[in-house]
Amino acid sequence: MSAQREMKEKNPWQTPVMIIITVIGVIAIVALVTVAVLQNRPLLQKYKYGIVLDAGSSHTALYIYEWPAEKDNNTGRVEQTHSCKVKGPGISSYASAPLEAGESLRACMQEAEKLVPGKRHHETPLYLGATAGMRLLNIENSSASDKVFQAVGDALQKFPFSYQGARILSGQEEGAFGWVTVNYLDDRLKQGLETTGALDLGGASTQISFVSNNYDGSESPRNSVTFRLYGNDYNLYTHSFLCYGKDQALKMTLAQMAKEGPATVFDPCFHPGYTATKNYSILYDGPCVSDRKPQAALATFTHTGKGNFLQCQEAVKSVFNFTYCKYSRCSFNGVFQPLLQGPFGAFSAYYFVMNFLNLTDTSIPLETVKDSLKRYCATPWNQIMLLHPDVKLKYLAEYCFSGTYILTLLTEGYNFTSKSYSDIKFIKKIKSSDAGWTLGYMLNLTNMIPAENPDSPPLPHVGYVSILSVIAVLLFILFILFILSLRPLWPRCSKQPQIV
Ligand SMILES: O=c1[nH]cnc2c1ncn2[C@@H]1O[C@H](COP(=O)(O)OP(=O)(O)O)[C@@H](O)[C@H]1O
Ligand SMILES: [Ca+2]
Repeated sequence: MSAQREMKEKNPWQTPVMIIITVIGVIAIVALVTVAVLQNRPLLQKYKYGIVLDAGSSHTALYIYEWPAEKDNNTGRVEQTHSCKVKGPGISSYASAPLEAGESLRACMQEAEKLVPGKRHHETPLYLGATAGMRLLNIENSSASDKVFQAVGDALQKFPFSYQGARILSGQEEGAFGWVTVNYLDDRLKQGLETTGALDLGGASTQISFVSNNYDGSESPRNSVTFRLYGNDYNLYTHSFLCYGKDQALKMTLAQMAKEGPATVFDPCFHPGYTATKNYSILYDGPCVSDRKPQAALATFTHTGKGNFLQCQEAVKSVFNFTYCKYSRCSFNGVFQPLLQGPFGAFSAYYFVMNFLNLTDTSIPLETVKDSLKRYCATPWNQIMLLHPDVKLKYLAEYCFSGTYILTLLTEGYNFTSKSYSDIKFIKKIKSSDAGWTLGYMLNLTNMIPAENPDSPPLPHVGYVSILSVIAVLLFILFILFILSLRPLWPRCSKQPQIV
């Protein structure tokens, strides 16, 4: 007993002290890890929303975008969660009844009201951007276009969102924002990767946008858009061809074929056996075709299909002007275009048409694609209708023209070759978002792409927590080992068997 007491006096590491220290050590380590984990845990995933209405020439679509509330400026985080197709035609078709343009948007807006959580309504920005249909109406009748915007604005302001205005996008904006969308969704901007060009085919206009090493913006500066995004500078070439969307191009091609004002127009771009009576007045309405009006035309003409791809291609070519170019190189109509530099994403009507024709695979040689289209165009109209009973007749009748127009625009217009054709990818969506100008437009207006790369923590959250836990456990083991190394100094256990 006296030896034990002696040890106790010499050794401060007595059992109760030991237990207290161990407990404090463990609590400290657990507290350290807990605090670190809680402090750095991402906040509960709360989302913010943005709504963009794409008022195209043929129809309007509403898109809802969503992103985590605390990460407004991180890349690849904004996603499309919903889209709604407005019933009826594009807003430019309501020139004579503007109030109906506003009314037409109601159903999709009510859907958006249900889908965006109520407490976010007031902070959710709502934009409407109109493209070539309204550009044309504005040229033709600017007071009618103002009235349509007035009606549309009045209708949108009745909803609880933060209305940011309705306006016509310039062709440059439409092209550039389509390019931003594609490259944002592909995560190319933040990583500073080579970018993808954007090809957008609408009903009334078409856009081409790409970055080319040969283009610094000095030649034809009106085709240049510069961006500084995530610390990288981009010098984008972009051009929008008004009237070269597929619906206006069809009108121009047909107007060209009918320029003598015949009673029957034999059209190689429509299937053999197709026939319809059409009004000359409709054929020549609108700024894209009004100057082609024949002197003395009949009221109507019979539109008769011939189904001949090669002749159709010649007819389509006649609406492009290749004769003049004041720059080092041009696409068509005297418009500057630098050397193509791929890859390219082709969306909107490019995708709808090529997907219908089963021609989205661009690894198929261009000649084979043309052969396939040649056979398709030559197929009689009644067979086509039997093969596709569910497709809208207006679309169905026009796919031969649309396919021919796309191939002609790409090869003769933009100078894609048999080789560079394979640089094109026909796309509808990237991840969950539709390819188009709307997302890029919203990202720009909400300043969601910073000019400089935001500083990000060196480790992702999971990595950080794991490393911290490992270090804490190691410290704990070290602590235990230290305690154990002092064992020889420990007092003997008082419960040793008693020697009687
Ligand atoms: O399912 C489809 N099949 C074929 N074409 C389609 C389909 N859906 C939309 N389109 C076409 O896509 C084009 C969309 O153009 P949009 O209305 O955006 O005009 P814009 O961009 O020139 O203002 C129109 O020509 C429309 O007919
Ligand atoms: Ca469009």
